[in-house]
Amino acid sequence: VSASAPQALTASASKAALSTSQNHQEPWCLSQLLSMVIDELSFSLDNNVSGLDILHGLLNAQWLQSLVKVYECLHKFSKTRPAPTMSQASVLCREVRQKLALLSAHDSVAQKDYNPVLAPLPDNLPEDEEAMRIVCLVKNNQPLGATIKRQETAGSIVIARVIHGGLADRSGLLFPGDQLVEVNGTPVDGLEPEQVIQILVRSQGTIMFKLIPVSYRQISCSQNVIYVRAMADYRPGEDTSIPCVAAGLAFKRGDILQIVDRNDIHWWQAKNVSSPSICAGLIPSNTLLKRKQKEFWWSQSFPPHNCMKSTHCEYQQEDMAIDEKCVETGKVTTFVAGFRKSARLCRRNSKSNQLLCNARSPDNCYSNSVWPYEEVVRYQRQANAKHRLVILVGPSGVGVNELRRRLIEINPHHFQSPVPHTTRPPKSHEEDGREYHFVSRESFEAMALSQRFLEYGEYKNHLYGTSTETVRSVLDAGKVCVIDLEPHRIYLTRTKELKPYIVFIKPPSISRLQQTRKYSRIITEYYVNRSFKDEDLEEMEDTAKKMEDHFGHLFDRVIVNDDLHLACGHLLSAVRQAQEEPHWVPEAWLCPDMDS
Ligand SMILES: Nc1ncnc2c1ncn2[C@@H]1O[C@H](COP(=O)(O)OP(=O)(O)OP(=O)(O)O)[C@@H](O)[C@H]1O
Repeated sequence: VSASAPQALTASASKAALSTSQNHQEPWCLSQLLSMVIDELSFSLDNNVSGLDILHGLLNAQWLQSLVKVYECLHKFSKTRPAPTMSQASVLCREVRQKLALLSAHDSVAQKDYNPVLAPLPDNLPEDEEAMRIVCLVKNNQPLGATIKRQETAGSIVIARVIHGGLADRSGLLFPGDQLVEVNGTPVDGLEPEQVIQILVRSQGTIMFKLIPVSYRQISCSQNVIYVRAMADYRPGEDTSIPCVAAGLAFKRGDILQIVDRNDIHWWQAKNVSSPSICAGLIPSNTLLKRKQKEFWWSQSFPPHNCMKSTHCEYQQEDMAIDEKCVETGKVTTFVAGFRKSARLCRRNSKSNQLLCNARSPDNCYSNSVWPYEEVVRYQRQANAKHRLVILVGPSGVGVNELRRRLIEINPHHFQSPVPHTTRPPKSHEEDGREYHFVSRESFEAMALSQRFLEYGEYKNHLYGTSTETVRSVLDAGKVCVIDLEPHRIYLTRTKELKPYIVFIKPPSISRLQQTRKYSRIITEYYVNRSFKDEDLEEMEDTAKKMEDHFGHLFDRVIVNDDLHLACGHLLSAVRQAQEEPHWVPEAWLCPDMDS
């Protein structure tokens, strides 16, 4: 910079300083000074003073200007500290909120119209009016929420039930057992219940009942509320025995129902937890539904069932490559057991059996031995408790094993499959207790007889099975035990000890299967490792549907195996939720004295 530039700058700066000291006014703003200097520089630039363009560019930079502005603001506020309006501004907000609530309560009361006006009480009240109760209800387009019946002995018409949360219940004026004397001035003596219903149906607005109150009133106790899992479907519209179809509650297998009233041995009152409503609905009681199931069961002709059979199969196929898999985890090599193809194949052949596991099977939810409602409670595993057994279920080829394998690979120290038992001799590279527990046929059969296998079968004259003990040992080691199982075997695992969490692996649509399984391989009964054909995909879809139809109520989670990575992510999060979040489980699992 040439000598003349500093002179020019000094002149402007001193001009500013002079102005400040003379006037004793506000000091010049830094930004004013800056713009003045820039003006001076521009002037010098016009005179081609060398090097000044750099300084000009620097001082003109946006960031410098912004910094100067920030500095000035801070400077200004450090001098004149604004005084707070009040020390607790949030108190003001609370006060305003309270006032607003009061005003809105005022408006609600002010706008409420209490119409329709209730009918006046009749003048000609009978002499024994003490024993009578006059009740006026306004229908308001909603059902009355009560049913009536003829009392068998006295022949009088009484209130049979009052639906929880319904109009009659909310009025607190009608009770089961109250005897109807008049409805809207019409005596009911001699009328059939249906005729009384017709009077009620025709009534608009206010309905007046004259009743003789029941002498002993059943007090419904909220502690009696229980939750159940429906093990059967129910459609009130198709049930001719229901006292009032409109009051019925439809449900599907697997739904969780809150039972609010079990006073009647035949008809309970319930709400569906997944679609809560104010008003309860009528459902058949456990015994009544069971009876209906039996009647239905005997009225159907079923093919003989195979469920009682073990999953034995005679497999006349050439030996197949053993699908062994080692997982490298740092320096440790972990053998992932339970993926032997032979063990799976002996089961695979029985797949036709599994789905024919029809309504007469004792394992099946339709069976005689299973109640249509299972009492359930919310259960969340304590951090120090054993993990819940994770069971993967799905049609053959859908990717159950692929997903299970991937899950274990994510963290083999945390997830593990049990080591299967077999009667086949060990191969040279195999170790007892690593790939398999090698046992004699006698020992195996003894174990099977004493129900120690969750599942077993035969392949090429050798038996293969997964024992409860091996599952237990994985859980005892503090790991998450992951197994895959044929769906009809789930019932064996539903114990207090194992508390299984069941994940159904569902195939995507056929078109997505065609796309995603283009390069995947399937092992069939006749061919080793060939590509999927359209028939395989159709069969997979068909089997999946049957599995869902028959066992869907037992599935805690359904994962569609479309994109493999996504499905694996979903599985990982499902397994985590199973261990860490609350779920509905059978009440018996938490019952201290009923260990299974
Ligand atoms: N989402 C997916 N996308 C593409 N290929 C998949 C997917 N899931 C699984 N596969 C592949 O499909 C084939 C069959 O999978 P897998 O062996 O896991 O079936 P499975 O359900 O265990 O049936 P099975 O017990 O009869 O063997 C494998 O080649 C697997 O890699």
